[in-house]
Amino acid sequence: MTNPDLMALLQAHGGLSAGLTRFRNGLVSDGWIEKGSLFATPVTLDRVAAQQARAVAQAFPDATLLVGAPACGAVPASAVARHLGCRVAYVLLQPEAAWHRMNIPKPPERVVYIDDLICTGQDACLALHFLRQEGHTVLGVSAWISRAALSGEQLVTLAPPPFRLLDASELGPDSTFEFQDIRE
Ligand SMILES: O=C(O)c1cc(=O)[nH]c(=O)n1[C@@H]1O[C@H](COP(=O)(O)O)[C@@H](O)[C@H]1O
Repeated sequence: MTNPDLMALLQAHGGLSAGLTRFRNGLVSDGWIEKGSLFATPVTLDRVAAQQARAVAQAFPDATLLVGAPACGAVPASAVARHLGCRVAYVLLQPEAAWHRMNIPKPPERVVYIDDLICTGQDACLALHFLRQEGHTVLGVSAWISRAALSGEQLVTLAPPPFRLLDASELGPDSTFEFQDIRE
């Protein structure tokens, strides 16, 4: 079966909403992605996982462990690991970074951190810091799309962000938000 790429799937499943958007974290954008449009149907999500698995295999052929953070990173991490036949572990980020007890990997593993959508990059940075503190080698990060650059890290994405963040100077006094309180 052919694997339609991420953007085509988001488009086909109504996951791309153009329009002035205020995120829950205060950032403003000219649109937003509803990833739930893909998460809701595991068969569809798996097509993205196949694409992400190919990207991980190409960029990080020596990876021994994939890591994702609940809630939204753990699902793709597991799906990608299934395609690659490798192991997976989950890092909890709240109230502080820690392994989920299901798998506490013994260092040193060569780890790729897996995510869906990275916005500010705060969670990814927390997770990478934890992984290094735990004695693992972080090879890099694989995400569907990232709005943040994650400086100093090898970040591999499936597509560039379809919407851009706007700064205050780009908003007029009468700007009206089409979407409010959004968490991608
Ligand atoms: O995992 C989450 O809690 C989560 C829920 C949600 O509704 N939206 C969402 O983006 N996330 C996660 O939050 C992280 C992105 O937030 P930043 O830390 O701002 O980059 C990613 O790990 C997402 O998977």
